[in-house]
Amino acid sequence: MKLNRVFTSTLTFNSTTPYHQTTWEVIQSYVQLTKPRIILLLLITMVASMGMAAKGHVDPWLVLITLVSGACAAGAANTINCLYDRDIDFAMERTRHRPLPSGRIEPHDALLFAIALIVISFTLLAVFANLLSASLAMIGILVYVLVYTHWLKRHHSQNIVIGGVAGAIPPLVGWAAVTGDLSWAAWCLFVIVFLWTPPHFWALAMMIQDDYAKVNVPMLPVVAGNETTARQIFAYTLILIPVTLLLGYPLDVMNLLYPLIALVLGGIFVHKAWLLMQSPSNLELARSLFKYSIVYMILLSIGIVIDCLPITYSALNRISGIINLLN
Ligand code: HEM
Ligand SMILES: CC(C)=CCC/C(C)=C/CC/C(C)=C/COP(=O)(O)OP(=O)(O)O
Repeated sequence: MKLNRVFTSTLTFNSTTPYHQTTWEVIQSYVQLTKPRIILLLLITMVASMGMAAKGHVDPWLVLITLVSGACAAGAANTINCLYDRDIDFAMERTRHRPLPSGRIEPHDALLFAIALIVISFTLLAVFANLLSASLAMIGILVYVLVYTHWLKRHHSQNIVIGGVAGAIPPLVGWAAVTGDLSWAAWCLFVIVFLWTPPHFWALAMMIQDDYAKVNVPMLPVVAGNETTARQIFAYTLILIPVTLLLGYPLDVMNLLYPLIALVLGGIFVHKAWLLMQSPSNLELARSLFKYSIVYMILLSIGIVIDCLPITYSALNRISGIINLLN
């Protein structure tokens, strides 16, 4: 497969249908092209990382700049992914109404849009944060577009394991924007998102494997079946729990609240993965695990932010003072 398929293609879908849209509909189509709900979760992990890096004393202006830049970088990556995959997106039920396969946006307009987003993202981060965070955002785009979308997605059943590196980069961007470097804690958050990605995605892939089989995308459930996939999902959720706890000990960047939250959330994740492993053909369990994976990442990130806030620190100190007095 050639990279120039982004510009020219012999696709059999309906991208040239004349289509009259109001300005509002055009704006909506461009927003849809960036896969906004996924960006939202990527940004939540980024904010958690910024809160942790700044120990709760984060500059709101820097947060705003980093959020806008992160949204632009992820939006550009998703737009190029939509451009590259518009042939299979047209063939799959879930994705055929996206702006490119349905002809609401022309491919060259999407490409210009992505380039503009990349320029905005790099410039904002380089000028208002630092070069490290700007470069990491660009690496995120490259990994997602070249490694995942071009190289692995259509060729390897472990596509999302390596491709998951891209989704795990936003916490590094957030940390680097605050501190100008990367510490063990930043890498720990990176590994958390990396390990979370296979359960998140394979649960969904189990539900829509017929679609993937139809377009010859070798997602694990298509290639190895539900039983193997459910076993691998379980293994990832199991490894995830101790890795989340590393932020408390030995990295010592979290207070007491976070380990409790991480344990409870992780316990539910493992339980759901266990149930799926017992009945791998039960797609309701897969759906429930996919939905929970999103809730898990949102709540874990919120837990990190709350744990980092100075008010939480002083409240915990007071509580331990009272406990000491009672003893
Ligand atoms: C290589 C890694 C990943 C793959 C292959 C993947 C794949 C997918 C797919 C195919 C969907 C369904 C989208 C739809 O319904 O159109 C989805 C949904 C979602 N993903 Fe991921 N994902 C990955 C990593 C991530 C990461 C790192 C995040 C954020 C931290 C994330 C957040 C979400 C969210 C929030 C949704 C729900 C979106 C919605 O309801 O439309 N994903 N993911
Ligand atoms: C720092 C930075 C900018 C990082 C980029 C991170 C990024 C955009 C991750 C996206 C991960 C994701 C949703 C993959 C789905 O692709 P897919 O092609 O399998 O999904 P689809 O079938 O819904 O199109």
